[in-house]
Amino acid sequence: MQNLEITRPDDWHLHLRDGEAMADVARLSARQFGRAIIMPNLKPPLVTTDQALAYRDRILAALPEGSRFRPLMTLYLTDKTTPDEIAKAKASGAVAACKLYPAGATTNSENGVTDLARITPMLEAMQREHLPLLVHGEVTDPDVDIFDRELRFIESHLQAMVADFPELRIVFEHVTTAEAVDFVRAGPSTLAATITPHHLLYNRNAILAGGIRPHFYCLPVLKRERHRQALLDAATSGHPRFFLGTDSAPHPAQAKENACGCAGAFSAHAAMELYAKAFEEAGALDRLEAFASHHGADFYGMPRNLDKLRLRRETWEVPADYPFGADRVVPLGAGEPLDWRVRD
Ligand SMILES: NC(=O)N[C@@H](CC(=O)O)C(=O)O
Ligand SMILES: [Zn+2]
Ligand SMILES: [Zn+2]
Repeated sequence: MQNLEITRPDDWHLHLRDGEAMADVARLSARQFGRAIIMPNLKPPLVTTDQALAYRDRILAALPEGSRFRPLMTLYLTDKTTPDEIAKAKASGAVAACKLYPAGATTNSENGVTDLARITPMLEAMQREHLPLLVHGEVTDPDVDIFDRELRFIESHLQAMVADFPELRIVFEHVTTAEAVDFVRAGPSTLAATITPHHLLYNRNAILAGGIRPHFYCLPVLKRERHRQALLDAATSGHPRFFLGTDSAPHPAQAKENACGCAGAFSAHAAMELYAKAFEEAGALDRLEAFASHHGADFYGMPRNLDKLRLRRETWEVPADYPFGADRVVPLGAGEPLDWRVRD
């Protein structure tokens, strides 16, 4: 196969950051995707509808002229979020979901929820307003091994949340383990998961074997090969509750190439090319469109895109870095060849 034409995909988990660096990464996502769910973990985080709407305006202003890319905004839940704010978010028409970060679980999550028991009124409000909940599903207990934090979150929190809020749509973001895949498969129609390109393409050896490679460090951290295989099976299975979410999370190169490097992998430079690689290696290129362009829109209850995205078979090398405001960002797979390329 030399050409691939699919319904234009959407990215259901994306970090665009803010300020002058935003335009550099937003244009790369806007080239490929019709819409994206934009994460609210800015500094300070987007905790009100007004903040989310103002950020939306900044994103639209940063996009290239004529771009039809539509940012779908999210609200960052804290201990203090009110049911009123959730109703306001829904009424705005621009906020598509609320995001739960357990406090301390990941980049810019310090203001997240400290005790899940506190957010019951918010989850009730979201259920009432038909606003989906997006979850960074890891416990933060320092006594829990970092490789076990996702599984522990399922057992300690997610299981109960799914049972207690049967009408609430929940997206288990960036799943990384076989147990998470099994949990979603066995769950109700209100439970879905996003899967990143890096968790489909790499296992934890990428971070640690033959030298420490900070650009592969993200949260939840890459796992063993058996987990990667389970994610690949889920993504290529055609199951409608698994869909594309890149979690493209750019950081300045020096913030990652550091004695205490931060978490996040940048993939917006070649998101669809990376997913195409993973699907082709699994012999499932014919399943890419459903995963990338159908399942997410269907789950969110939004129309599928009407236009197309074309990729052609062409070998090219991922550049060593991309501009990122006054800094540079090192992309996933820097210096490695890719066999597919998005056509403009
Ligand atoms: N995934 C990451 O490792 N980092 C994300 C936050 C997140 O999605 O957890 C970031 O904002 O940098
Ligand atoms: Zn996360
Ligand atoms: Zn993320």
